[in-house]
Amino acid sequence: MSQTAADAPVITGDRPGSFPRSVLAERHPALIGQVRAAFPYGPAQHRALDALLRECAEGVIEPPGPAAHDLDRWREWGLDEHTGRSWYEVPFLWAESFFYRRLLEAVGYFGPGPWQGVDPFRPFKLAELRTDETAAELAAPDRLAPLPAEERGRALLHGSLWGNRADLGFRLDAGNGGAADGPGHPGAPLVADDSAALWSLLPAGGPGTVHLIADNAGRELLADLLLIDHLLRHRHAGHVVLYVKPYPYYVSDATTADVVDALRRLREAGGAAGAAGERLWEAMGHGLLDVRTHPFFCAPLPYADLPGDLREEFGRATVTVVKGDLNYRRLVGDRHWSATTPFTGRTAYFPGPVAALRTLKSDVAVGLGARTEAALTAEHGHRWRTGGTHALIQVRS
Ligand SMILES: O=P(O)(O)OC[C@H]1O[C@](O)(CO)[C@@H](O)[C@@H]1O
Repeated sequence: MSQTAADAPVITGDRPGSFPRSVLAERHPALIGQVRAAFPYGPAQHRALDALLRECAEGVIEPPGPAAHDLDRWREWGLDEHTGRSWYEVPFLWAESFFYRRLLEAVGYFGPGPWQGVDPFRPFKLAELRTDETAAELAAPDRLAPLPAEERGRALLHGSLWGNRADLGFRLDAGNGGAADGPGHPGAPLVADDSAALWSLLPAGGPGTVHLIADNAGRELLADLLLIDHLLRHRHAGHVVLYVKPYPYYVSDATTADVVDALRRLREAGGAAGAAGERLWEAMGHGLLDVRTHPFFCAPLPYADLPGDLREEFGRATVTVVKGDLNYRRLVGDRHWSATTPFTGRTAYFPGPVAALRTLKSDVAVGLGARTEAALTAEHGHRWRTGGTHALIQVRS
């Protein structure tokens, strides 16, 4: 069924028991506790974290201080409209984005002061680079090495897709054990699979430019980098631009510092992953792989509101690959769409070809066949949408 925004309600946390409500009421307070435990913060930070905790639990949205460096920007992004309202009644996307902005402010990230620029999520991201799962992922390219390039490409695309399951914010939710143990697993059938259309946009030997809007640091980013190396090495792209967040966001979202950590981890892995790390390091030196960022990547807005400079950049790409659940919500709009609403219609505004690679971790889904949706709901109830157990690749050429 096709649907317009007018008949698809914006997602909010107002309904007790709903997924967004659990994120706002449970996941955010848990995250404050984890960040507090990970650093020897001083009394000022503890007080600010206490205040944010109270505000999340029982209060209303407070604005940042009048001297905040980004007050004007947040005003443009809807601050005045949402201040004084309950966290639960404003758009979920807005509430989450603003929460991360406030958490960073509380720990002194925006400075000035000694905690300026200290990423409160860094210990979790670094720990993930040292897990057994990560080591296993870094050994995978050795096993793929004997395969024909095309098959390796397909495997690396799936690695990047399912890497999206390794998201630290998602794992904070105690109820999400299913993400690791549920019915979906890497290699499981996708709920939508336009990967053939994606590869047809990127013929080997083509001069294309791939833009990849990254999602999480750690394992997901390692898998993204291995895919990028494959695209460059086999000339599916002559140039890749990797877009990251300008500041820490949604716990594990990748920043430039995380790209550097991931490249270092790849290089020290040795074997085929290590060789990919060396090539990527050089590709950056030669401008074949660019890392870029933009304030819009931390904006509480849909991609339909892309600013002019990004619109122009994406318009020049052969394809823009949009990673992860949050980017998907922003790409199609964070609304209660009917799952059969066409993906092509929802992304028609995007300035060039666009591909979404995402495991399903929120209420939003479009572009599914009616039979697929019915079968998923019959088997899993609502959980297929939010459990991180299912994945999709959708393309609008
Ligand atoms: O890392 P991803 O794939 O963007 O997922 C982040 C996800 O976290 C949540 O915001 C909940 O915290 C999901 O709704 C969401 O979209």
